[in-house]
Amino acid sequence: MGGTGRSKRAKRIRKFGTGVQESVRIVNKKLKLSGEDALQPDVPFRRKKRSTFERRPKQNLKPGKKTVVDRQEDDDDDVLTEDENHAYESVDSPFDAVESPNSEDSEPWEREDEDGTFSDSSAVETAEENGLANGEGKIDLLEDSSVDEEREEEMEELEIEKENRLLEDERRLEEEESKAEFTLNDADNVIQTEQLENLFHNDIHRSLTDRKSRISIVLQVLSDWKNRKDGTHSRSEFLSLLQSDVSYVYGYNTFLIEEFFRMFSPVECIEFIEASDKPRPLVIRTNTLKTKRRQLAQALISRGVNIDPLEKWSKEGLVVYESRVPIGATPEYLAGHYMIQASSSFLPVLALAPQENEKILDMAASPGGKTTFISARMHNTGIVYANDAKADRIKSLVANIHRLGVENTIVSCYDGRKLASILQGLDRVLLDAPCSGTGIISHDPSVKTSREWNDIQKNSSIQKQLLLSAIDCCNAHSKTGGIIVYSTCSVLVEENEAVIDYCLKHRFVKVVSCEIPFGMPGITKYRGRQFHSSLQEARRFFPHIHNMDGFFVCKLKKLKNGKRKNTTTTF
Ligand SMILES: C[S@@+](CC[C@H](N)C(=O)[O-])C[C@H]1O[C@@H](n2cnc3c(N)ncnc32)[C@H](O)[C@@H]1O
Repeated sequence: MGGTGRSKRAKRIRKFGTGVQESVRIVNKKLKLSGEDALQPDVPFRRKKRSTFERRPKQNLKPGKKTVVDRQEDDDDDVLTEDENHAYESVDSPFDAVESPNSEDSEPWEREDEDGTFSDSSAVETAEENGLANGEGKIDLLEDSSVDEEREEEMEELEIEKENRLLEDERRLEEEESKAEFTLNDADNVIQTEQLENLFHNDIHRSLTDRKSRISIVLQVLSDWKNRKDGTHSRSEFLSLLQSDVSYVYGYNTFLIEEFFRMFSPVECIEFIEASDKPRPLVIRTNTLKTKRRQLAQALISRGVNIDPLEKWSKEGLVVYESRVPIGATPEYLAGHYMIQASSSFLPVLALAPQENEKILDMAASPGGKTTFISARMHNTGIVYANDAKADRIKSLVANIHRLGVENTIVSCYDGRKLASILQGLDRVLLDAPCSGTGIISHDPSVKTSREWNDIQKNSSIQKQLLLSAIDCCNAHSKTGGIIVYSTCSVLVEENEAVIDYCLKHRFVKVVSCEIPFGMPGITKYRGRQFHSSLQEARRFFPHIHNMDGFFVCKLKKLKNGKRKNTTTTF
């Protein structure tokens, strides 16, 4: 390493140093920081989370060496062999046609799984956590001529990382700035009297920006009604103003906006609506019939996929942060080593808790995300009856069953409402019911305008009939089960708690804990209606709280076969 090495290094410093300084300058400008307050290139920034699998100690990155991944307590030992070349092929999946969320199917629940979107993970860690702050790991290249090429490369990587972090930070600032309009109690957001006076005027001339700022003002008024009301307009007038602006800005019809505002406080409602516009993280479920999560992770990393274990509650899930290959077309995908499956879609199966050698019905099964998960949990023993009423959707169900090596399944195509006369005495039944899809608006924005009260009533009626049938298929005397799980990707009470409450009155079942370690309790009071208090054992999941699709899961234990008497059946 002589003069050439030095000048090469100096060149790199000039290159990356300039980039970093430029980015810092932009951030300082955005933050209006100057003098001593201004950020320096060494200030540790928060950065986008990198994969656990990716965050390996540098010294262990030699081919053949083993690295113990620093977390995850699944049954795998999570030891990775480091031989991670980025060789990959770009293959178009023959299954895409049957699994694409944007297939010709029109119902949103038909697109719930295999969503194919990429994560915009908000998980972050500090640069300090990575030893990048306080000069740790830094090398003065100009002074230290003994720096070898390897360290130089590391330095280069650190500088690139810094630069990325700064750009990421800049992006975050921009995002925060645009969100600031909705921030309550912000010093810049103090309401002026004339703003309040003009609030209710000139509706048709208002631009999007005007409406956004009016949302912000009205939110402040409603959140501190006693002190901020104008003395002229009632709370409900402010509320309808807010609803009309939210419906305009976010593109919803009046019906759905009113429903959401009944369910949440105004501030939470906006949070829910904003989160519903954002894509959820891309998640895959390891097919444990064919591989282990550790092996799958290793194989995908070697193809340039940046992944992490999903959450503690899942032994099979992996979050995909980014990928150089189409995740629905890797050799592992084609070989059935995983299913692209929303994390919310794991939950009903966890609640169902299938046991080996049981007889289980999946009443509305296509395209088979949950069926194949049930079979995997049963280690291909017993029988899984996989039913779906739509013949064209059976194709994707069968294709997935084959691809994932599921061998304990009988596929049928009946209206679930009639199944009880064909199939009885089952240990467990899953009803992942057809619904309005109000929990999965990020997959299908058309839900915002296409749902009306009549549709929801119609859904609710079918859901009640399906659930009664599901209960009738189940055997109260099952030695191992007698369990029914009801789930939807809707957040509406009418499709969830109202359905369960109805069935509690017509069959001998009780609500039991889903045994899912997170989620919000089910709703027991709504619009003057009182549901059975046990409904708080049901679980609700929301995009703005759990960073997953809006979802509802309720687990029932069958106490006695037969129907309750003295109840009128009106769906
Ligand atoms: C939410 S999707 C099911 C998703 C599936 N459980 C999975 O995890 O892949 C609802 C399914 O219900 C089916 N369906 C609609 N009406 C039905 C009925 N009356 N009986 C049985 N299935 C029905 C639809 O064809 C659709 O595939």
